[in-house]
Amino acid sequence: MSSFRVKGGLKLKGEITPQGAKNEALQILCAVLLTPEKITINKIPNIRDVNKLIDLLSDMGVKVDKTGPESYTFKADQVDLKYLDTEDFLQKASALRGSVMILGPLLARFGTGRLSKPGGDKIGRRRMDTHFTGFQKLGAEFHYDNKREIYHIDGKNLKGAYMLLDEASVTGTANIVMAAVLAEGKTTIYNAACEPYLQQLCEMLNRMGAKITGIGSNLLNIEGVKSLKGTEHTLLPDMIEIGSFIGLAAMTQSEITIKDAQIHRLGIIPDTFRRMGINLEFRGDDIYIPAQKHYIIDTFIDGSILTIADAIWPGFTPDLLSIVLVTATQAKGTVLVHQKMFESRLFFVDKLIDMGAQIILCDPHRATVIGLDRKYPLRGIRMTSPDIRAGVALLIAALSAEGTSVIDNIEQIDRGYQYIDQRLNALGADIVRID
Ligand SMILES: CC(=O)N[C@H]1[C@@H](OP(=O)(O)OP(=O)(O)OC[C@H]2O[C@@H](n3ccc(=O)[nH]c3=O)[C@H](O)[C@@H]2O)O[C@H](CO)[C@@H](O)[C@@H]1O
Ligand SMILES: C=C(OP(=O)(O)O)C(=O)O
Repeated sequence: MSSFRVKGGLKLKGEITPQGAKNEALQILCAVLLTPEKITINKIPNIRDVNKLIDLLSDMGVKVDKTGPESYTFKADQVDLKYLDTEDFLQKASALRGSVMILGPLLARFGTGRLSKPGGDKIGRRRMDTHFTGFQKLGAEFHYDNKREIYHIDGKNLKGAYMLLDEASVTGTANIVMAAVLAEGKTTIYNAACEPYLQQLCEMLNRMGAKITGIGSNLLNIEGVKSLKGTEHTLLPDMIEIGSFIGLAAMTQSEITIKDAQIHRLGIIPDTFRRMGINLEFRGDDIYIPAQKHYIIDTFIDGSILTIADAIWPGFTPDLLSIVLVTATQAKGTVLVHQKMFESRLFFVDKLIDMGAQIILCDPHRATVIGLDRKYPLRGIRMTSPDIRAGVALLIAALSAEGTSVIDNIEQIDRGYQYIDQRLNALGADIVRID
């Protein structure tokens, strides 16, 4: 288990370029299984989850070539289906959440898929019913081996169908779309998730020859095709990294420019940070955040306490609520952070309270943060990172705190943030990785 030793209280300054989006990468990488032709992907971040998925694809027989610092080609012309029955596969696949999205492509192209319970953050129940109900609607058979905790999905001749998803699951929608593109006839998916990750996936599939309409909405129509061809795809900048850098700049009174942010794809994210009183300036496609001594949390129009809650896209992504929460601790004003989707994602607030933050954890889903307006800086402490986004929230807290902090279990952070210590040190931070 590695740790970060972080010297707090330093102001950072400079430019930072966001990595390619982790959650988009996981979908796009799974889609390479849909064609025997070559697929080139650019802006692939060098992070644990993505690297694990690339290794898994390679173990499955996909030819993988690193063609540039952030570019790879993939050719799935000889997928080894027998490998799916090995313990090695089941173990490696369950090491990350994103691996679940190999099921849709495997089913579509080879009529069969296997998976052990996928990993990912332990942030509450993370059911997969939507994925399997969708596959069943396309005519696949689903079987769960309770003893070995393995999901089996089989179905040779998938047929397009109408489906109203029971929830707008991000990975569930991606999985069903990837199964439906090669099914016979028309599939309609209502209550589809429509995050930029999914828009990107659908656009890539269309370039491969798929026929998907309704991209960016919650109603997708898919006309099945017989086969798909190769393409080239470039990942969007990671919107969660961008939000994390905005929070970091505000907390540490730093002047930071986030380069090439593709602002028009960020949805409600910039305005949500603005409601927390953070000044953001759009300069072309860069986001400039000036050093700010004070930032004052807005209230609702009637003067009542602001609530920031997650919602499915185009609502505010749950993956940035931990960042909002930590950023509020040094703002002036009060905010209620309401994490509606996940049950155990706010449990890191005890660490912030230990550091001196004023937070009331109302229940597992809601925390009220009373901003200190920098009257009392947070204190450096030793803490453990429970999940990827809480990990970065704690890193931001440590960078703003008085004294030195140690953050253990930074493998969680490495899951989703590329060279974060080196990139922040280049802006003037003092983060030491202890292995
Ligand atoms: C690898 C990947 O891409 N992971 C992301 C993906 O996870 P993932 O695809 O696993 O998450 P889902 O979208 O399936 O669901 C997230 C949570 O929200 C709940 N839910 C979802 C939709 C809905 O309409 N109502 C509802 O309550 C689900 O029950 C679940 O608890 O999407 C999540 C939600 O944006 C993000 O936090 C994860 O970072
Ligand atoms: C929860 C997340 O990741 P995963 O779904 O991979 O656990 C996340 O990216 O914030």
